Amino acid sequence: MLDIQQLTGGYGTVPVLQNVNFTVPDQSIVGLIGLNGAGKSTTIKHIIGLLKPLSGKILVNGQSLDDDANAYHQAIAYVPETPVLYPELTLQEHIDLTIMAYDLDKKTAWAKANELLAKFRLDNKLAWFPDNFSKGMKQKVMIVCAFITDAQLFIIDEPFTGLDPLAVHDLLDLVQEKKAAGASVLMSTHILATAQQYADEFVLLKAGQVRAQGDLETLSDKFGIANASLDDIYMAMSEEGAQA
Ligand SMILES: Nc1ncnc2c1ncn2[C@@H]1O[C@H](COP(=O)(O)OP(=O)(O)OP(=O)(O)O)[C@@H](O)[C@H]1O
Repeated sequence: MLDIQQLTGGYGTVPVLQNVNFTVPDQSIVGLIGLNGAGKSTTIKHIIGLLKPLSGKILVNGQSLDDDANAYHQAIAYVPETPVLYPELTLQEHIDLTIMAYDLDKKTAWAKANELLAKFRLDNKLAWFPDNFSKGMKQKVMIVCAFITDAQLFIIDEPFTGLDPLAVHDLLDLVQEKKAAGASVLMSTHILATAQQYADEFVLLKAGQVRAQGDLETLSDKFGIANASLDDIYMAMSEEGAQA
């Protein structure tokens, strides 16, 4: 479970996020939704420990980064929007590095990796350098590395752009498998129809603050729109911004 309490933070002393509170319960998929510049990436950078909060707390299974940095990092698997790969490492070495970083059992992890590599049609590329792959292939490498871990929290930043439709489908299957196994999943996306279909709840971020959190029914009530789609709610939230 991810629990964000009164998080104020950003870059240097400029607080982009103000008193952000939300949770991603076990066994659930939460969509992180908001306009460009609302603070989605900044929130994710705080969760993975790239930025330090000015105030507030971020707990993953009750532990903060300061309690035990290694355990905190091992509890999180992150698939960034822009793949981050090591130019000097082969695909095989990226997987070996993940196994080391997450202290995984080598045999079990490689069995999972081989299954995922075949799914994403990368199984004949183990000796290649992913730094030279296409953007979608690079994203698939990040997905394979994330999904061989036993992380309890999966953070996936804009998964639906850059991947081919087959890969999006396969990724969503993997996300649902992890959810069924008890993991928490936070997905940041602008693709509202897919988010509506797959996420259990949504966190609506607006100008660095949480405007609302809940399932579609709760959000429909909060925005006073009967049977609203996520798209309807998003539009209503944007219009509030225009009036403010
Ligand atoms: N490296 C940075 N230094 C200073 N300010 C930044 C930095 N990155 C982002 N910001 C600012 O923080 C605010 C939130 O940006 P953020 O990238 O978190 O938005 P986002 O919701 O992820 O947007 P998008 O949908 O465009 O990806 C913006 O005002 C942005 O200008």
